[in-house]
Amino acid sequence: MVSFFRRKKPEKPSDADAERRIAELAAAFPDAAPAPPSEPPQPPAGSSDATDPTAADTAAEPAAPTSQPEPVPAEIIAAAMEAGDSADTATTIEPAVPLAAPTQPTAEPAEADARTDKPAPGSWRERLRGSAFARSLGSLFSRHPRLDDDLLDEIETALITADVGVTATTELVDDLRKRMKARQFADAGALLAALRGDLVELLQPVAMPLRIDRDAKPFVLLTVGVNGVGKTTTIGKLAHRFKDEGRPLMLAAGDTFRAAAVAQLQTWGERNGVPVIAQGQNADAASVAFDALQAAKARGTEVLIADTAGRLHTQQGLMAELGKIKRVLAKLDPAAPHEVLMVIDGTTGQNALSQLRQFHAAVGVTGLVVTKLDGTAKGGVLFALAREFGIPIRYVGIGERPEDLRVFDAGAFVDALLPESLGDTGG
Ligand SMILES: Nc1nc2c(ncn2[C@@H]2O[C@H](COP(=O)(O)OP(=O)(O)OP(=O)(O)O)[C@@H](O)[C@H]2O)c(=O)[nH]1
Repeated sequence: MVSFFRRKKPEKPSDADAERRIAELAAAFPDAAPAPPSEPPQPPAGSSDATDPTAADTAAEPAAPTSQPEPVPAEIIAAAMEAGDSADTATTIEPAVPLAAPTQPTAEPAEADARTDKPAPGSWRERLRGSAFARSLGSLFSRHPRLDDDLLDEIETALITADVGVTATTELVDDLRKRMKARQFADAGALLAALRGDLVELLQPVAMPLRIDRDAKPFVLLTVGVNGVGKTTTIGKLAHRFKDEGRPLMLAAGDTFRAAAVAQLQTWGERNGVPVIAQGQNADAASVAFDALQAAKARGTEVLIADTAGRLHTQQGLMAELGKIKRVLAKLDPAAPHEVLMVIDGTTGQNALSQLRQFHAAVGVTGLVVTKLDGTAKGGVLFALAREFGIPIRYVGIGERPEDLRVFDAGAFVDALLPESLGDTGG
């Protein structure tokens, strides 16, 4: 990682460079199993007995190059924070390479490979085909089922098994049953097409891409979520995307509990030539956010993305800390944070609903990112989330590479889950 920090950005990246960058990225972010729900609760960031099981990951690693910090007067922070909070001096991690000129947006991979009829690597269908949703409905319709009540029962079972949830499933199947009795379907294929329509209709209202308000200066994005859901990785991917779009941005390393998270964010910052504001481990997350917003304002940054430590939605003290971060940001800009982006692990199943309920109550979630849909996710939880909350799904994570964070597209998502017999190309 040392050589990586010191390396100069090449003038014209070659394919080999691109491959090397992907390899480095993979090395920088090895698979880390998400914290199991049964894990003992974390002590609040800043408590003296905080222990970090992942701290050893970074113990041997050198600190990223730093520049002289721009100290924030203690009285300003003290005034902004609740009584009794102190602030450490901020450290601005400047990029080791000059800010790169904006590059062209990463091309989305081709959606189908015409030569093999297989979904193209990186396409929605290729990434989601392992889901319980895609597998169960795929095998159901490949048997050319008869159009009868048994088929509806099988669809019902498939949807519930895929985490769509009982209420949403019942509504979907009742609609199909009504239309089947009204003889609207000529065959099982027509029923499948109707199911596709219903599923897209359920997701369409929440397929609202994130819009960056350029007048916000900066547009502040606060990321929240349970441990290990992919917050820091998602921030890195967003940084990559915003950088490609030519937006000046800054990152705030607000996950002050897990030492590896700060290093992880700094590495993403290095890769993308984005400054990262960080303080020491166990620093007050609200203080980091405050420093970062102040620095971003001073520099005329367009977007500030703040990380926070993962926390279980049942940990009242830690949930309250999120409210404090929000209030502290609002002292500098009453409209900040402009987006509270909750990252949800798509493999979590129906537990995602109670996570969102608690985080929304604590901090007012305005957008969602559902990650790891490429893994063991069943794929259906998005329908349950959409039906119950109607909160915009901004992005989905369908892999670990920067370009695997996709703007959520209801049609592409549903088509990737359903059998190809509808005639789509897997887009
Ligand atoms: N397969 C897959 N893995 C992902 C995706 N997004 C994140 N991950 C992986 O999930 C793991 C945890 O990601 P982190 O970004 O460290 O999670 P976090 O929420 O910041 O973790 P805490 O700081 O502990 O709360 C890492 O191994 C990531 O590479 C995705 O869309 N697909």
